[in-house]
Amino acid sequence: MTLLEVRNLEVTYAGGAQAVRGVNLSVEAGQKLGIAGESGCGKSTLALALLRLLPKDAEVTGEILLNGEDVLAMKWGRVRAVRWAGASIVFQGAMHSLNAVHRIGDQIAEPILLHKKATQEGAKKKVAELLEHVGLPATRANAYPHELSGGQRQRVMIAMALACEPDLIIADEPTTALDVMIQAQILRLIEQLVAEENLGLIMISHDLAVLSDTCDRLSVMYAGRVVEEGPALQVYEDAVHPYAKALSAAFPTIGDPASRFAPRGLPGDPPDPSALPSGCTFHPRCPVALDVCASEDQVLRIAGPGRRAACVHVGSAEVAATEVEARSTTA
Ligand SMILES: Nc1ncnc2c1ncn2[C@@H]1O[C@H](COP(=O)(O)OP(=O)(O)OP(=O)(O)O)[C@@H](O)[C@H]1O
Repeated sequence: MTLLEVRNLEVTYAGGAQAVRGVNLSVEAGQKLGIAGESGCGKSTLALALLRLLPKDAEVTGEILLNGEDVLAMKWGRVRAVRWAGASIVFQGAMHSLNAVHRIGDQIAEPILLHKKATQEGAKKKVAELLEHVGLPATRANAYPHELSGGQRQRVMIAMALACEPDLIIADEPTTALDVMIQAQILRLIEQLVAEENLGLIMISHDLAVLSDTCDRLSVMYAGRVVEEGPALQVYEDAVHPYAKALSAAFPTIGDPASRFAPRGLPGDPPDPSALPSGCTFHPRCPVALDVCASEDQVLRIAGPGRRAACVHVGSAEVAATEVEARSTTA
């Protein structure tokens, strides 16, 4: 069943920043979709748009069908009802998302009391169940956020996201602030919960390696657009779009310790979303750009079974990995 279908989503902030441009994506029950890209490419804006959490002055157009219902066309009462119960978000940096002066049990209970109309006693029982479900003793309900470790706080955020039994979880950089061991534990926990409850998952990260390890499919964003999408491991290990290639080359290869010591960066910076370059927005940084790329934008085209990429080279000459590497190392 399709839980979420996003069609031609566009977000423009008040100052003219085109943060999300024509994004299409879908998530089925039990499916894990990773969204990757450098800082500023519009990942968080996309996540916030899905539940109408953007500032009021952001202009949002397109369709966001959650269980077939368009979130953008909903009245505010309905939007509030689908937040938590239809889809919920786990934000990065739990310390900033949790209220420092309230016990974590009370914070997890809040959406349960509000959305499930539970009694105090019922909510308390549910909080205990949720804490144990995410690997914390039920007694931690009495703790304040500062009394927990970073990993424990992120477990609390996951418990809170599950509190109203949503169909879809959106995890925005859920492990960025954690050390590698705890990061792996939290990722396994998310995977386990998604499988147990047959949830849909959207996981957002700049880290393609983490996404390819956790997700089934990957969409790579650049300057507000999806520039490549396909099965996660294929996109990570054998990207087609030169930006996706460079992004995956910037991370160590799973199972290849040697590559940890030789990650390659991508030269240049992502463009200012209020003054995007003409043509393909990646062309000023692209090692294999043609003259036409400065004037003609590219749409996603079939790049293999279940794969699409928005590059002039797709469907014609293959982009040579060596060219991308050559440009990265000489920068
Ligand atoms: N409230 C806002 N008003 C104006 N521009 C904004 C606002 N929020 C974000 N932007 C701009 O929109 C673009 C996309 O930002 P966004 O936070 O979605 O990117 P991101 O890929 O999630 O980056 P990061 O990983 O750093 O959070 C950026 O250029 C950012 O400066």
